[in-house]
Amino acid sequence: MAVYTDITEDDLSAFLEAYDVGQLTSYKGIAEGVENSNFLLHTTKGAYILTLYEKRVNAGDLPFFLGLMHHLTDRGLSCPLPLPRSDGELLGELSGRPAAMISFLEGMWLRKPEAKHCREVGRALAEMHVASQGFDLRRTNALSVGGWRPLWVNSEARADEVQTGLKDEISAELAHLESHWPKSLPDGVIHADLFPDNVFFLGDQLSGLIDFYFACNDYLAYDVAVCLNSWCFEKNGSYNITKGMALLSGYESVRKLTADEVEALPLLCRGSALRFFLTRLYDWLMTPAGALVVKKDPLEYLTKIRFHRAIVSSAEYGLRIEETSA
Ligand SMILES: Nc1ncnc2c1ncn2[C@@H]1O[C@H](COP(=O)(O)OP(=O)(O)OP(=O)(O)O)[C@@H](O)[C@H]1O
Ligand SMILES: N[C@@H](CCO)C(=O)O
Repeated sequence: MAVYTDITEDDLSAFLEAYDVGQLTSYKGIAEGVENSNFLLHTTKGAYILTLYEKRVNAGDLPFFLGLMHHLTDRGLSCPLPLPRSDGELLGELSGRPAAMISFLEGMWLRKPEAKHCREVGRALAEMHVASQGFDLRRTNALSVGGWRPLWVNSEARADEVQTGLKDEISAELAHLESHWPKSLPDGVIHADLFPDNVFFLGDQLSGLIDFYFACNDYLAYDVAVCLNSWCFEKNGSYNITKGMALLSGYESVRKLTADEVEALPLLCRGSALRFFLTRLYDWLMTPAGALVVKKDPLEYLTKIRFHRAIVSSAEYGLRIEETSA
């Protein structure tokens, strides 16, 4: 359970006085997620999500995240909205953490997504990329290629505790990516963490995207790579090309990938797999024993890194290369 910071009922009731949400009737910590502390609240006016922002979220970035959610909603995308307080602010403070009240989004995330869902996600991702054009705040991706070495430096010495040989393999992978990372590709606002647990469905219908707390300005195709990694591999580590094809064609039904993006895709997939490997490894080694969080397995992403390293052409992901534009 991701509840790093606990709250008391008295503190919560006092915090809620600044919002037009009625009286608190119940609250509980949410048994999912690894980044922030989330609580489900019921009040006399409805259900809400209370988020306390934790270690990887810089308070200075919160206007970007919360503003983006408003920008996307205004353009017809379904995502939760931060509720304003009576003083107009979107952010308050609770138990010493920056905190926001977020509207409750109906739906469930899919434990076993199928190709048809991957297609929906691809389409929604491209719609987000198009809809975020014109959003005027900027945020650098702190977890792009420049952010990987600082993470690695903190874990490297203990990496072989997780698997023998990891230290050498990841050092070589990181060095390769640092020297080959694309210098210029179409960019814009990306979600950067659009895993299945951040996409809600009602039946087979995608009902919304959540968790914009890694959103940033970066290469649009990097976001596609994040989704290929998180939606198109099976539990046994094999790549499901049917899902890949569905995700990519869903994406391209809204926004065509350029020839440069197509060529860069295997490298972007490697980079995105390394990013999740590194944050998971860091958490695996550093999370204090008592924290209420289910740590995620870094080795799942080692398998993916190895898969991408062997890719010769983006067609192997299920991309119809002849249809891409220059
Ligand atoms: N607006 C919302 N409406 C309904 N449920 C929500 C909402 N926001 C979060 N949740 C619930 O809380 C869970 C955790 O939220 P979230 O994914 O934002 O946490 P996180 O710690 O940032 O997770 P992650 O590990 O994906 O980064 C979600 O899986 C969902 O069940
Ligand atoms: N979605 C990430 C957690 C948030 O960074 C993971 O599965 O590792």
